[in-house]
Amino acid sequence: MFSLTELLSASTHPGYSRPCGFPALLLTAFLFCRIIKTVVKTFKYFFGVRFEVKGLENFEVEGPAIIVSNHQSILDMMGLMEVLPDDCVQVGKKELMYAGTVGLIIYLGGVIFINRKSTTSAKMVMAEVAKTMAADKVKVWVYPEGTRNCTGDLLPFKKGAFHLAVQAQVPVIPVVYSSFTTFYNPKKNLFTSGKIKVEVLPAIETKGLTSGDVSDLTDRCFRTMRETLFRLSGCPSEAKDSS
Ligand SMILES: CCCCCCCC/C=C\CCCCCCCC(=O)SCCNC(=O)CCNC(=O)[C@H](O)C(C)(C)COP(=O)(O)OP(=O)(O)OC[C@H]1O[C@@H](n2cnc3c(N)ncnc32)[C@H](O)[C@@H]1OP(=O)(O)O
Ligand SMILES: CCCCCCCCCCCCCCCC(=O)OC[C@@H](O)COP(=O)(O)O
Repeated sequence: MFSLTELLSASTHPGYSRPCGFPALLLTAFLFCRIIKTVVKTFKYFFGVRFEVKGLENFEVEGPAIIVSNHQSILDMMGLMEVLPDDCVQVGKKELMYAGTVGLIIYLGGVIFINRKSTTSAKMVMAEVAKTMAADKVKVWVYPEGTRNCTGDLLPFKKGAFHLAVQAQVPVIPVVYSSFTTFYNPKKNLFTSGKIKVEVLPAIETKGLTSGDVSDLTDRCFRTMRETLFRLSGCPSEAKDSS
């Protein structure tokens, strides 16, 4: 069985697994993340973006968990760093790894790369993560929409994050960022100053759930997050429609 540390390298070089090295790479990743966090947390002052965070105490679950959140744009990287727990890695698309310096930074930051075009290989990587995340005591951050989406609503969720939670029998913690639509133009990548509300919701337990329950778990999370998104973005009527 791979440790997450090995997996981080295995996902980059298929067939190659690091001889030992635990926990060097994972600890390097956590250290690196702290540096990135410190640097990126200063960006908001230059960009004129403010964050209002609620519910941070919901991250204080004992041990590993899956964190799921909505993904609107590159601005989320700033929002991510506002709340990211210290013992957390993210799932990202493989293409990011090849993005030069940025790729190197996020590789060292411990991102688990998946190939979105191959469900089979993505599932294999995530099944390994499920096996090792408990041993490595890490939280894993997944964007269940699977892509950026700045429409003010959520895309239907992919199920990978929820399979992962059920396989590892760890709780799901939803995090919702209010809509950027009022101050951000994704096509031109332009934004004016604005406030982003962030809410960490209470953990949803998965103990005792099996793969047959994944669809329900996905739906439940989706509905809760959609209601929260509309509430935080100030459109309560739509929230009522969805429930
Ligand atoms: C200006 C500031 C700058 C600051 C800079 C800061 C520095 C930052 C530093 C460091 C931070 C780095 C941050 C990186 C961020 C990266 C973000 C991204 O890249 S987001 C894109 C990638 N993420 C995903 O795609 C999500 C994960 N995706 C999934 O989980 C999918 O489910 C996936 C890929 C596994 C499969 O996707 P499918 O498109 O095939 O769709 P499905 O419906 O989910 O699955 C198909 C069938 O397979 C089953 N299935 C899925 N996963 C399974 C599993 N694990 N086991 C068993 N069955 C599974 C499902 O149940 C479904 O079957 P049935 O329809 O229900 O019958
Ligand atoms: C140590 C010094 C730290 C300096 C920090 C600056 C480093 C810049 C790193 C930028 C990290 C960029 C991460 C990109 C995340 C992102 O937003 O990717 C898009 C995917 O999700 C979804 O892809 P798509 O399907 O194309 O929408």
